[in-house]
Amino acid sequence: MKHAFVPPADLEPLVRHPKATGPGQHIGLHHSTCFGCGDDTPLGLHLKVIAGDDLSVTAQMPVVDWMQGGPGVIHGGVLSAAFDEVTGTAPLLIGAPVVTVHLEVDFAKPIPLGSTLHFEARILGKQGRKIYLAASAHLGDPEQIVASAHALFVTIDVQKHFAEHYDKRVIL
Ligand SMILES: CCCCCCCCCC(=O)SCCNC(=O)CCNC(=O)[C@H](O)C(C)(C)COP(=O)(O)OP(=O)(O)OC[C@H]1O[C@@H](n2cnc3c(N)ncnc32)[C@H](O)[C@@H]1OP(=O)(O)O
Repeated sequence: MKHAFVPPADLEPLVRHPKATGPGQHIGLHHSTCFGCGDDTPLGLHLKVIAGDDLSVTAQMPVVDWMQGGPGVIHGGVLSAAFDEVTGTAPLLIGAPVVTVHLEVDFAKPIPLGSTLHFEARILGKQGRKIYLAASAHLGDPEQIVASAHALFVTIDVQKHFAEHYDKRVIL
């Protein structure tokens, strides 16, 4: 797998927050109409991100017909959105709400409709407010990676960050 993104070598190590979601447990929705994780969005990804026992998370996503890009295979933007959600949820394990500032996806193999993607993402470390993550996806055989990603998130004050837009939120 080729990567253009090179995380800094001098990242600060991190530990799980004492109140982080326990291993094997679903990390709760960030809100119910989020395109990535919300239960109430008719065309959302409906991802359920599961905490690992360290600084990692996993998730599964059936590749359904509306996700089609090139005939018979997933659209790259849908796959990128899934990586965004899975990597963006992981920093909650260290108690850090974040937003994406950079996401890079390596598309290694075509991903057929009807398959199920298995995602794994892990926190690599931080530098100030910047949190670096790596992620990968396979279709059932962990030795056969079909896509991978690197992401950079920045911690935010949630209330301040969304204050200007909160009144325009959609409730379905
Ligand atoms: C909350 C629970 C989350 C659950 C899962 C969610 C998954 C989905 C996540 C998303 O899709 S979020 C939506 C897409 N992202 C955004 O809308 C973010 C838009 N960007 C911003 O609002 C601002 O850029 C941001 C608040 C993130 C940062 O602005 P600030 O003024 O607070 O900070 P600053 O610009 O100084 O950046 C902080 C650090 O990040 C670095 N940085 C910012 N953007 C960067 C970039 N694009 N690439 C590399 N580094 C970047 C910046 O250089 C700096 O590094 P240093 O501290 O070392 O100086």
